[in-house]
Amino acid sequence: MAAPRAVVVLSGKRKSGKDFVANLLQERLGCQVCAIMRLSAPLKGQYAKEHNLDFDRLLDASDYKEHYRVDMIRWGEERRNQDPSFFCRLATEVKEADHLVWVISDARRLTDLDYFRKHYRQTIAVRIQADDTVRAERGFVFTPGVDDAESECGLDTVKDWDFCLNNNNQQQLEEQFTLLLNTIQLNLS
Ligand SMILES: Nc1ncnc2c1ncn2[C@@H]1O[C@H](COP(=O)(O)OP(=O)(O)OP(=O)(O)O)[C@@H](O)[C@H]1O
Ligand SMILES: C[C@@](O)(CCOP(=O)(O)O)CC(=O)O
Repeated sequence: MAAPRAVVVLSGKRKSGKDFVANLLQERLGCQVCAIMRLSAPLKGQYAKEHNLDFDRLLDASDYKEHYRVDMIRWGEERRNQDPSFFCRLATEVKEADHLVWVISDARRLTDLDYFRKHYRQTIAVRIQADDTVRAERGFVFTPGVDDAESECGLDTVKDWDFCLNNNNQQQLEEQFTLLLNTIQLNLS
C-alpha cells in the first residue's frame, strides 16, 4: 500500500472543534482523497463491547460519551501504559489507510504525536484553539479529573506545531485553514 502524502495530526481541547476541522478538511479535499482516523475509535469500539454501550453514540458530538469519559480514559490508559502506540496502530490499520491524506482527529498525548512524527515524516501537526467562552457555548463544562488531566493537557507544552488554528468562528478559522489546505495540496502535487 502506498504511503500517505500527508498525515494531518489534530489536537485541541474539548469543543475546540477537532471534529469540525477534520470534517472540513475531508469536505474540501474530497472523501476519495482524505480519510479521517480517530485514535478514540478503536478505544470506544472495544469499550462499548465490554460495557454493552452504543458505539455510534460514543462517537458522536452529543452528551452520551461524557457520562463514560472518565472511565474510558482510565480504561484506555491501562492499555496505553502497556503499549503507548496501541491505539495509533489500530486507528491506522484500516481500509481507509490507502487514502492520500490521513487526518488523525484526536491526538492527546506526547506519545501520539511522537508516533506519527517518527513513522511519517509527512506529518503536519495542528493545534486547534478556541476561547473558553466559545467552548462553553458549544457545550463544554469543566470536569475535574478530565480537563486537568493528561487526556486534555498532555500536549499543552508542545510549542512546535506546524499550524495553530483559532476556531472561535468559521470566519476566523478560514484564513489559517486555507494555509493548511495549501500545504496539504502541495504534498499532493
Ligand atoms: N467554526 C465553527 N463554526 C460553527 N460551529 C463549530 C465550529 N467549530 C466547532 N463547531 C461546533 O462546536 C461543537 C464542538 O465541535 P467538535 O465536536 O468539532 O469539537 P471537538 O474538539 O471534536 O470536541 P470533543 O473533544 O468534545 O469531541 C460541534 O457542534 C461543532 O459543530
Ligand atoms: C477516552 C477518550 O478517547 C475519549 C475521546 O473522546 P472525544 O475525542 O472527545 O470524542 C479520551 C482519551 O483517550 O483520553
